[in-house]
Amino acid sequence: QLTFDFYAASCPSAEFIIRNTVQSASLNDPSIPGKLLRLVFHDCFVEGCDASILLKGNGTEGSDPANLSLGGFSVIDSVKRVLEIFCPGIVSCADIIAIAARDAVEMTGGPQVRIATGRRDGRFSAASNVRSNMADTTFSIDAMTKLFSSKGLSVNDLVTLSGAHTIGTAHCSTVRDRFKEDSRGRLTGIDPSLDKLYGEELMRECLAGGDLSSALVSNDPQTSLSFDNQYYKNLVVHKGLFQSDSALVEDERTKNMVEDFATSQERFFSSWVESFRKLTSIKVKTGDAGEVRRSCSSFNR
Ligand code: HEM
Ligand SMILES: [Ca+2]
Ligand SMILES: [Ca+2]
Repeated sequence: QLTFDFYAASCPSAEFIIRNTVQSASLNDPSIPGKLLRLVFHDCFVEGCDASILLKGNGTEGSDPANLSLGGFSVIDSVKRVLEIFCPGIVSCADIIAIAARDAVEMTGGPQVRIATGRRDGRFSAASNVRSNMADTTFSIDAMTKLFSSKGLSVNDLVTLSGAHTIGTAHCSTVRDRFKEDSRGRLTGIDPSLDKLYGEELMRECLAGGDLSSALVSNDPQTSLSFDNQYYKNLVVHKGLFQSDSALVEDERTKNMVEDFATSQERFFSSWVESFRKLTSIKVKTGDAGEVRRSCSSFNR
């Protein structure tokens, strides 16, 4: 069982230290909040929120292709380094990931979320676990709903948490399936659920950025650094970046919610608070389960 103020006695400055480190890292590099927010999703969906994503080594989750573009690890490591000086062995890497993501949202203009703590770190991480537990941009609403419900998350949570794509970037390779390439390397749009002008803009940016695997595009071009409801406004006008984003406005089960969030940032934010708490509580290890790692990239020996 997670509790509020779990570190009140054992490490009262824990959340303050995390916030400060996230803040200075983000000021230095505006891509950090997006990276930290994506990290908690990839951690919590595989083995629960237990920092399994941080374990380094052959065949760990981090080595799966779906995880190669993750970032923000250096921020988690610097938080941990400071915490090990002030309160050695007390604050788990799993809690650091969750709190850092929470702070990243608030720092970019999103809602404040008070989250419970006391997550313990796992001692297991396998790449073979990733594919079956993560969503892919080609997923249908059915497939995403099924995956989310296997984590205790509802269709509402799916629509709400997808709003994370209001910040951050994506590699062009992840939107490649929305275009077809002719023999001379030119791209044309083939996805009817994508706005034509937006599609052309995407192709231009991707081609200008060099090869498709390294070029980056913004998830939410108008307000890519701001956690707002612009993502849903984009979906309504068929400017969702991934096919899995576009699908949310094509399907009757999710369309109404998308339209609602597009008209009310307030309702998106209050839904976010609930859904984010659920995301960060998936299969948490507490009490005597797992451990508190001394270094986030390897379990204790
Ligand atoms: C529902 C299914 C989802 C799919 C298929 C999906 C897929 C993706 C993909 C392909 C990228 C681009 C990665 C890259 O090329 O660098 C991305 C980025 C991102 N995703 Fe998702 N995602 C989903 C849900 C979520 C959720 C639930 C969250 C968090 C709550 C999230 C947060 C992010 C963030 C913040 C980024 C930007 C990362 C950065 O700036 O480095 N995504 N997502
Ligand atoms: Ca995990
Ligand atoms: Ca935005």
